[in-house]
Amino acid sequence: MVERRKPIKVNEAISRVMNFATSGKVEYVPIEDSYGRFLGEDLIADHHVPPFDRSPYDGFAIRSIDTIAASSANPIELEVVGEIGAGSVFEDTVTEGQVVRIMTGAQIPDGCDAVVMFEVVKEFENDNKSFIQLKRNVKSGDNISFTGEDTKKGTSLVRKGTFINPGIVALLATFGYKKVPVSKKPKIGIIATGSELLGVDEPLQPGKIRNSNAFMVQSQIIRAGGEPIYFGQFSDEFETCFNQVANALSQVDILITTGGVSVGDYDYLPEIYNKLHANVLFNKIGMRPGSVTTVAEIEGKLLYGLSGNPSACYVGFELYTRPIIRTFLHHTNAFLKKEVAILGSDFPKPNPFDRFVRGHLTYESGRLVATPVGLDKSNVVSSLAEANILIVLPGGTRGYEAGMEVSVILLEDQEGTTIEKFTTMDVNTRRSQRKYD
Ligand SMILES: Nc1nc2c(c(=O)[nH]1)N[C@H]1C(S)=C(S)[C@@H](COP(=O)(O)OP(=O)(O)OC[C@H]3O[C@@H](n4cnc5c(N)ncnc54)[C@H](O)[C@@H]3O)O[C@H]1N2
Ligand code: MOO
Ligand SMILES: [Mg+2]
Repeated sequence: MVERRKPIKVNEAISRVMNFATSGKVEYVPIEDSYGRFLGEDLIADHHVPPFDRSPYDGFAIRSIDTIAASSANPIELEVVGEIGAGSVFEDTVTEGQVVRIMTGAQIPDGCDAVVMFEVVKEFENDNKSFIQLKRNVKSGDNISFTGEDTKKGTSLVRKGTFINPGIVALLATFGYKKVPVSKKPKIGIIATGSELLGVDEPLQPGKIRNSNAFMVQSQIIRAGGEPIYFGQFSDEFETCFNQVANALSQVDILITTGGVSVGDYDYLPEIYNKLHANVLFNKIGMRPGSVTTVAEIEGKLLYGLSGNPSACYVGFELYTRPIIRTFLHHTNAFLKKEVAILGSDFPKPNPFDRFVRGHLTYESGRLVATPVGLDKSNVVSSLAEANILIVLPGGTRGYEAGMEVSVILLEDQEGTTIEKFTTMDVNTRRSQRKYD
């Protein structure tokens, strides 16, 4: 007699998994390797930026007080007493009637309080001395980049757990981080199951297909910020499979298997969980695809039994594994961001389960449009290539029409959100009220 599994709600499955979320340690990497990692501690400015008053132009540093009387009818003449490029410092104090030739980025000399650009002065020589002629007056502070105007010492600039983008790399360099504290990546093992699976380099054979899930999940892990470790494919023999899982589990923070999790004769995972005395959090979710997604726990370590069907495997990972990875990385917004979009084409098939339809999001005249891509079956692989969103269609008795408002989950977003509820009633209620042409 086949086992009857009781489906639980998506939000309930997420919260059961999140009960086992842990945060990882912090390690140091060279700044060159920090892009794409997650910051391991708050980044606080330990000095002003810029650290000194500096010139934003190539020109002359002057004393504004000397220019009070200057006008086109009354040009004034000032003596050039020195020249500094960026990185050099004028050692003396500039006094009445003097200016210093200064380049962009150079520190404003003592005594000066403004800069005039080359373009607004006339330069001339007299008696082997250099002078400028100026026909306008200048206010104190004109053309100066002031100390701390970019950021002040003590400002908290980036929070621990933030995804390090190129702008953050620039800040890290500004504040002298040759080595950057980053969240250690969780090590995530992958085992593919199924005697029908061929290696990517093998020619097709009758009844067999190439193993795509293992490589798909590896890249999903990388996109989420984890470190994948591929342990290869299951053998056909139960004891060997059990040992493979137990051995892999001892080497990783999280273990993912794909396939073999349903009720088939060769679906070994349920029996393996049993033999491992694992605490199975759930083995059926009211969702499509991915209803068979199973998560078990042993001594706080999570084992994901993702479906063998590619689309189901993909969705199961994004909903239940990704937030655990992000939490491990100290990212405070562990969940994928949700937006409201307009459904781009009809989705007539009603379903009692919540659906996560692979879709493509576009911007059309200021509106977000979510269009389902490819065949909506859990065993398809081709729809995944174009998907940049999952369109959330809550279960019910009716289908959905183009123009309705729907929730979408943004797959490529790095910001995330703290909100874990991917399926909510708000869209359900709204869909009956608003429809766009
Ligand atoms: N009697 C029932 N049968 C099935 C049920 C059910 O409730 N009762 N659930 C169906 C659903 S829903 C899904 S989803 C699948 C889940 O199957 P498994 O997770 O056990 O996965 P497998 O049986 O191993 O394989 C399913 C399918 O996926 C292909 N596959 C497997 N691994 C890979 C891989 N690495 N790369 C590409 N494709 C893979 C495999 O060849 C099968 O076609 O069960 C339904 N059955
Ligand atoms: O787990 Mo299945 O994906 O619902 O078709
Ligand atoms: Mg199966």
